[in-house]
Amino acid sequence: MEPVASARTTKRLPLVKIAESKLPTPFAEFRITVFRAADDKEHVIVSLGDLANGEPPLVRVHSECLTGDALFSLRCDCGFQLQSALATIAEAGRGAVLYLRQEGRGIGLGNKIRAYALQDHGRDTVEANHQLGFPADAREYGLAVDLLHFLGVQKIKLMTNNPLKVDALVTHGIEVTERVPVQSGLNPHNESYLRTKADKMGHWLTLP
Ligand SMILES: Nc1nc2c(ncn2[C@@H]2O[C@H](COP(=O)(O)OP(=O)(O)OP(=O)(O)O)[C@@H](O)[C@H]2O)c(=O)[nH]1
Ligand SMILES: [Zn+2]
Repeated sequence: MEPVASARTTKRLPLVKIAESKLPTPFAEFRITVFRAADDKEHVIVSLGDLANGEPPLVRVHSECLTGDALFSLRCDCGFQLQSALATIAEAGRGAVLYLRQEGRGIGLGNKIRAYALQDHGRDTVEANHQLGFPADAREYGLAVDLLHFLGVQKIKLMTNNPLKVDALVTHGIEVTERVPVQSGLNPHNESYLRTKADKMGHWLTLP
């Protein structure tokens, strides 16, 4: 296993590459690369094409959502965004999804479900996190920057609706040449969740 964090990331413990293989999907045959990071979790890059040729690739920095990504939940838009990001990258022939294990905006699965239970009783997603003693968003993106350095990528076209994500990457020295919207999966179960993200978290979303 090879440590891959560069000198520019010396403040964090090294990111260790564990393994890499082909990943055939309905969209394209991607490569999957797995890393172990300082948080002792396994983080993933799903990539396609030559990313280090100087042209900014499409990049989706995706936060783990077991319920949306794997269990078809309609409470959020995560699974739809993941699919649409993979499809868009496949169409472009080039790009990467950084799949970060920051479940529940960084508070973990159990706490996210606690927050869902509060939302079942009328709280919104921000109020529920606060009621549990967490910030609205507990994520940080230094690891995403380490993964981009691993890929040899400094400039990206970032697929997101989240202004905090753009700011965090830019602050860490990544050039975001374009912000590509990833608006998909609006349904009656996630409409008020998405409205709260637009109203309270500043997400760039166009809602009916
Ligand atoms: N704490 C908490 N986390 C949630 C909730 N709903 C979804 N999540 C988590 O939020 C993360 C996804 O964040 P989003 O705000 O949907 O999207 P984003 O990644 O910030 O922004 P985009 O790039 O535009 O998708 C995943 O880790 C989900 O598990 C919720 O109600 N409470
Ligand atoms: Zn989700």
